[in-house]
Amino acid sequence: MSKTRIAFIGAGNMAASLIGGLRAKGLEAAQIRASDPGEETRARVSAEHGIETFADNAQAIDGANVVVLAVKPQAMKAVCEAIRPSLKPDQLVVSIAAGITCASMNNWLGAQPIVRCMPNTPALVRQGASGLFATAEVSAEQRQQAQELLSAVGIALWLNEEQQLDAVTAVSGSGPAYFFLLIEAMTAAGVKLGLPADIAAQLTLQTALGAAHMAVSSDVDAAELRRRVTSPAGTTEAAIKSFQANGFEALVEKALGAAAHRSAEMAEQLGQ
Ligand SMILES: NC(=O)C1=CN([C@@H]2O[C@H](COP(=O)(O)OP(=O)(O)OC[C@H]3O[C@@H](n4cnc5c(N)ncnc54)[C@H](O)[C@@H]3O)[C@@H](O)[C@H]2O)C=CC1
Ligand SMILES: O=C(O)[C@@H]1CCC=N1
Repeated sequence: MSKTRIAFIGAGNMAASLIGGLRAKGLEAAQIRASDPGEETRARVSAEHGIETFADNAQAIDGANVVVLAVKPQAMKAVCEAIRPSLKPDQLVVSIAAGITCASMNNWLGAQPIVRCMPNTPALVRQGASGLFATAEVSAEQRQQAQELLSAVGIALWLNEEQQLDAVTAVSGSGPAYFFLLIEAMTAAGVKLGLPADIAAQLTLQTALGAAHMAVSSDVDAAELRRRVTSPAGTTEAAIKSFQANGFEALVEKALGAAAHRSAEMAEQLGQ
């Protein structure tokens, strides 16, 4: 990414995570700019990452080859329509907004090369997971630029169909929240079983970390790792049987279905 110049439109949580990842990967501060209406947000991002920030989106875009749209989905239409006159045809637009389709963006921006992607908040600690989709107008070099942008903060996987981004949103975009919910519930259950709150929290967190490390580094799948914890007629079996008798897998499938459905619904509602 030696010559890439990236402009972030919106300098909130996700933009700051991506900027941090790019800086850690060796991108120079002069290669990155950001714009945001929030004065405090601009000051924070400038101070943390040494980059130049602007209140005016057009100023950030000027001279960039990649323009990252990192505003809330509800703000996308207004932001796209406002920046349209500032964009050059060869500037790659990368959107991280949930539920905003490439077709909607092309309506608002004109015929711009677009990569739509769905990162997640572990990007903040360089452990993110992103799905990416490119429109036909995106060149091989621009695909590479988008790949390098997202892989600065974790894994970045390409999809052949844009619709699959609804499923990516359900699995990994929203996914960190499901694990946090499980951490909350396990900690609370540990307290109910008689543990001090700080001990229940530490045991839960280290178990989550240990299990994730094992699952990532092991050459067997999660089902086999689970089997190895589960002694016949033992404690794990009692817990797993209880989970399954209460419809655990169906519950997870339904929850992810709700997230994917909401992603598609947002595309309908916000894409007009
Ligand atoms: N938070 C998450 O877990 C994930 C969020 N996303 C997507 O990332 C996008 C950004 O989300 P966050 O960073 O969490 O939100 P955020 O609220 O932290 O950041 C959005 C920023 O956009 C700025 N903004 C508002 N209007 C603007 C304008 N006209 N021009 C320039 N900047 C403007 C706001 O001041 C704010 O700083 C959203 O579209 C969301 O769907 C994607 C994956 C995961
Ligand atoms: O909840 C949301 O809509 C966003 C997209 C994925 C994670 N957060």
